[in-house]
Amino acid sequence: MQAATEKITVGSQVWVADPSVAWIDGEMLKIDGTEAEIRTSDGKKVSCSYAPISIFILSTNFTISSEKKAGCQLCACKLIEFMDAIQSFNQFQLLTSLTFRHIYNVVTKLSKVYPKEMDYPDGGVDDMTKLSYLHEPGVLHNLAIRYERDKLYTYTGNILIAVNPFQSLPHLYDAHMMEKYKGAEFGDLSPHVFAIAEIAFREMVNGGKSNSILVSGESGAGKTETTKMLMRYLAHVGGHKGTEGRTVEQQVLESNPVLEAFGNAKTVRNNNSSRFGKFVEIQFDKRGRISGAAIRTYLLERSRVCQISDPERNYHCFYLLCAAPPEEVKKYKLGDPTSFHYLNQSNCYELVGVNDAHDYLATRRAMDTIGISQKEQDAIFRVVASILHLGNLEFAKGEEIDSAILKDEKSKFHLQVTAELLMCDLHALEDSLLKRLMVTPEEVIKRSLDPQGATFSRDSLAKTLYSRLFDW
Ligand SMILES: Nc1ncnc2c1ncn2[C@@H]1O[C@H](COP(=O)(O)OP(=O)(O)OP(=O)(O)O)[C@@H](O)[C@H]1O
Repeated sequence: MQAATEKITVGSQVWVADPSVAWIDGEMLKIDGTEAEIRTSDGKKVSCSYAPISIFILSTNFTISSEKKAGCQLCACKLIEFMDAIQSFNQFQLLTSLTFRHIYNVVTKLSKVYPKEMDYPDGGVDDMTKLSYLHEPGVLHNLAIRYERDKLYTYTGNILIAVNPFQSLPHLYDAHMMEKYKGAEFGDLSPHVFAIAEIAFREMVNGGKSNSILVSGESGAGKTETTKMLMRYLAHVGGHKGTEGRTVEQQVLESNPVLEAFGNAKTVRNNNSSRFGKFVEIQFDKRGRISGAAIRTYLLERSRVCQISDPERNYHCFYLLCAAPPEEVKKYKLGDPTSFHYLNQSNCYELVGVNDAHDYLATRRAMDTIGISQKEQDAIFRVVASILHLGNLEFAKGEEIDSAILKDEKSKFHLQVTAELLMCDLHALEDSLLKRLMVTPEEVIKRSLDPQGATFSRDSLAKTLYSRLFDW
């Protein structure tokens, strides 16, 4: 900050925080101690202060191994370097402890005035390290002016920042573009997700070592789309003509629609939000050709299976199955999504630009490609349908105190269909929903559940069925 404030004098061009547009540029009119007055480019006068910054690395009395301690101290040093680099503080306080946790909080209070870059190229810079001031308004301004010119990608060193275009830009990702980046040196061409895939691929082939690409961002930022582009590029450069019907790269790419059908849902922020984490591993042989792949998934959002709120949706596969060809809908005794409790808690059933009937067939084809047999596919959709029927079970008070029974004929019908689809004994299923087993060292006690308890047990079964299916 000291350095930065020294550069700001009366007449300097600066960025100042603005409640509506985040940061607005302006001219420094007056500096009086820690107070300043600025005329912004929209003609307003604002007063602000150079607030001191404090960074506290909060410590706990947690004894940690020397290895972790070294890690923490390294992070702390990196943080100081970073803060130093952005030159945006005039007071810096760092509290470290020999016994602090490797997870710590950093509390900052940022100054509200930053110097504005003056000799700035019209279209912005393609690498943020070329900026004289690497502060928040400078970074956002650079990304904004590039975005206005349809330049979605910007480097910060060898990190790629992608801004979601929210529109289809096929020319950016077509085969011609892939060929352009194939073999190109990093930095020779405009920033692009293919350049990152290319450098990872080349270093793996040349260095003979595994390489990882980390894709991160908030919900709706474009992680899933970016990962698909990376996979497509790697399949393109590592692909080869196979002798068998489906190639490994086809299988790698076709795993995406299957995973999305079962692990993605519409949320408030994203119509196709992944409700799980994933680790994709693509294996190559010594000649750089794809030889195999593995996808590991983590932490599926289980609660969504039985609880959704407007305007969100449940997992796509439920709606796809309800939109399947009539003979399949009949086979699974399904119907309109509005008739299922797990779907009708929200008023959102259809997505703009999405055809569930078409996507159902596409998912089936993708399942064929990745090698899921017809028998297995049938079993998968039987489980999906059984969850919808299970959700329609309702319970009423039983004759015995604190006991429950199925509420009506409709519930009996859904229980029977659930048992048929899961190929299990009807009475055993009913018993497992209406009673709880308690195992003590001496005996096993069977206790009745009241209607609320039975509903809870119905939802637990639905969540477990779905998450086991997803894990499979
Ligand atoms: N490169 C891109 N080109 C065109 N559209 C894109 C691109 N990246 C993202 N989108 C659009 O933004 C939407 C959200 O992107 P995506 O699903 O990849 O986000 P996400 O970061 O994976 O979100 P979540 O964490 O919720 O799963 C996509 O459905 C797509 O419409």
